Amino acid sequence: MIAALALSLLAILGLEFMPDRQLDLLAPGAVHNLFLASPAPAGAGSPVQWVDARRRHWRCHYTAPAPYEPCGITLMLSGKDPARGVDLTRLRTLELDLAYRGSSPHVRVAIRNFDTRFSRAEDANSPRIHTIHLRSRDVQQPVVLDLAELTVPEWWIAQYNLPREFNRARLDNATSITIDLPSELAGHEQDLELRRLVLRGDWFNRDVAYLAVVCAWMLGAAAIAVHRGTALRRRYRSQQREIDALTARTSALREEQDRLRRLATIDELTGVLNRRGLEAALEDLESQPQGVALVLLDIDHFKRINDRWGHTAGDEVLRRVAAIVAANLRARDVIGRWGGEEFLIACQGQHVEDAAHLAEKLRESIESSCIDAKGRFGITASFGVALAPPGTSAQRAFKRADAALYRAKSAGRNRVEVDTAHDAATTL
Ligand SMILES: Nc1nc2c(ncn2[C@@H]2O[C@H](COP(=O)(O)OP(=O)(O)OP(=O)(O)O)[C@@H](O)[C@H]2O)c(=O)[nH]1
Repeated sequence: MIAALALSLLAILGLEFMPDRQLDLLAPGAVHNLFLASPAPAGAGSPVQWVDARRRHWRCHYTAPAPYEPCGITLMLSGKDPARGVDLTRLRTLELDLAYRGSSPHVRVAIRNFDTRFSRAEDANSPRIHTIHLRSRDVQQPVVLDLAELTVPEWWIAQYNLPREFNRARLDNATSITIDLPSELAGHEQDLELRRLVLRGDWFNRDVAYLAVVCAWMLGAAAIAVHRGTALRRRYRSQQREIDALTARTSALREEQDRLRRLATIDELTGVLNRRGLEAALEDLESQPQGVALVLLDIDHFKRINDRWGHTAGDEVLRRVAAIVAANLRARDVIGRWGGEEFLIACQGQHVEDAAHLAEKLRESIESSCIDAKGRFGITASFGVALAPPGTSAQRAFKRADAALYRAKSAGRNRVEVDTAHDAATTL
């Protein structure tokens, strides 16, 4: 940025303080030809004579009035090709130092510009002429003309009768510069010496140069904006990728956490809730307004199965009992293994009679099921049923269900005992 500022400053300073382009038309080789205008071929009898051609010093002396009294010097800017001149559009001034002694009140400066749209090589007057008349006394000392002061004279416009746009002053192909005297000269001697004729101006179009500086800045700014935009987009994409990766990782972790939580609350052997899962479920149910009926199931003489048929058979019995119970429950009922061969069923919003009925149904199913796949033995289970009405402790209801179960065991097993002394009502 600092370098760009410094460069711009340098460019502006260069534009402002760069030395002018200078075209010294009297320097050797600066023009292709330089000659005096004369009514007759130059010679001893001509009224126009060089005094010192090297110093561009000449004299005119017309003794009697004549229709054509030229007394001037022409510098040819075009070479062999008369249609090919010099572009003066970027030159601003013309410095003229002319020593003149004579009778003409004015000195004329004329520049011809060849325009291919209408100028003809065979017609020396057809290149558009641009003139200015200077008072003779004003050219006693060096004078600086602005080229914009030169205008296309009416006589030339009238003579060629061209469309308006062709009559505008324009020096893009100047072919000659003439310094002469526009007045009648007869009877007086005219003495002229052209000492200096210099064109000055810019090397290039300043407006374009300033525009180039502004464009360079705009391009630079656009390039920086595009670069920053690209970098920002890249950064955004990379951050987006990181966010996506983090989101994926978070959801994977959440899934893993859910899986572990499930595992922590599920009984590995039977696939139903374990004691921790049951406790959490009971806590949840306790807070519900409907109350909950509890059914405690204990397999009868389970130890014997283990002892007789082995632990694997015992495990299989536990799995089958869990499956039988699960198959008989509603979607919102909960089953879990409380421990050993004991299962707890929690039925939300159910009457104690319905719970007892469910227990009876389960009892029959277990008794009638062929629990051992090999058909070696059957099993029975005892049930204790209790109700935790809305707003009462499920824990206390559990104790009552356990007591009812104990009664069922004591009464000979394979039976359902219902707690009747629960906290509030016997039914929901
Ligand atoms: N196979 C197997 N046995 C288990 C498991 N958990 C506990 N047990 C066994 O279950 C038996 C429970 O025996 P007890 O508490 O005497 O009860 P029971 O034999 O069913 O007698 P009652 O309940 O009075 O009818 C014990 O032998 C435990 O080792 C288990 O996950 N798998």
